[in-house]
Amino acid sequence: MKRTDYISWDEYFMGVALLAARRSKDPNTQVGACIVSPENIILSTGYNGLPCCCSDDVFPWEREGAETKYPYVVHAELNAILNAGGRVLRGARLYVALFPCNECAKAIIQSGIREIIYFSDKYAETANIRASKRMLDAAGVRYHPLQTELASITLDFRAPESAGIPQKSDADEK
Ligand SMILES: Nc1nc(=O)n([C@H]2C[C@H](O)[C@@H](COP(=O)(O)O)O2)cc1CO
Ligand SMILES: [Zn+2]
Repeated sequence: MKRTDYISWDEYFMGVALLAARRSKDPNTQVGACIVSPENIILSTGYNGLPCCCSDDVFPWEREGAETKYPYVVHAELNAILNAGGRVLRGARLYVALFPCNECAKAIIQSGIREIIYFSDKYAETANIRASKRMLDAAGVRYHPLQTELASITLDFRAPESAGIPQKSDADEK
């Protein structure tokens, strides 16, 4: 009999997006994104970070003050689109930890992504996100929050035998 507690496609791809977010150096908000083809093949991933050759240790990470991170950070969604390296994104789905901003919405629409599955919409009341939704609605790009019964997924980096997890071996079957 097959296992029944396997994760759904949506949980899998959002899991990949959330794992990508763990790469972010942003001290306040870590965002990850995962772009998936209609055949459920991962086309690209990305997270919010500085462009290539701009050092994480030199550029600012502040939210306020004379110098902030905002002019420099590449958003997770844009990084995922740019990381796709020419793959066809028409008809693809985007899994993202935070609802896309207006600038990313433009890139999402123009690249042909047709559906957004998001996790948080914590900036929903800002003009930026309202403009984003207005453009996505006009372009017919669907968006909805992730639907899941799962509260969390744990990744264990210890080998099963050393973590004390009971394993079925061939010998058990005989
Ligand atoms: N959809 C998004 N994707 C992103 O990658 N970001 C990034 C830009 C910043 O690095 C961080 C937001 O910082 P803060 O204002 O919450 O401290 O997340 C932000 C948004 C929000 O629209
Ligand atoms: Zn953005």
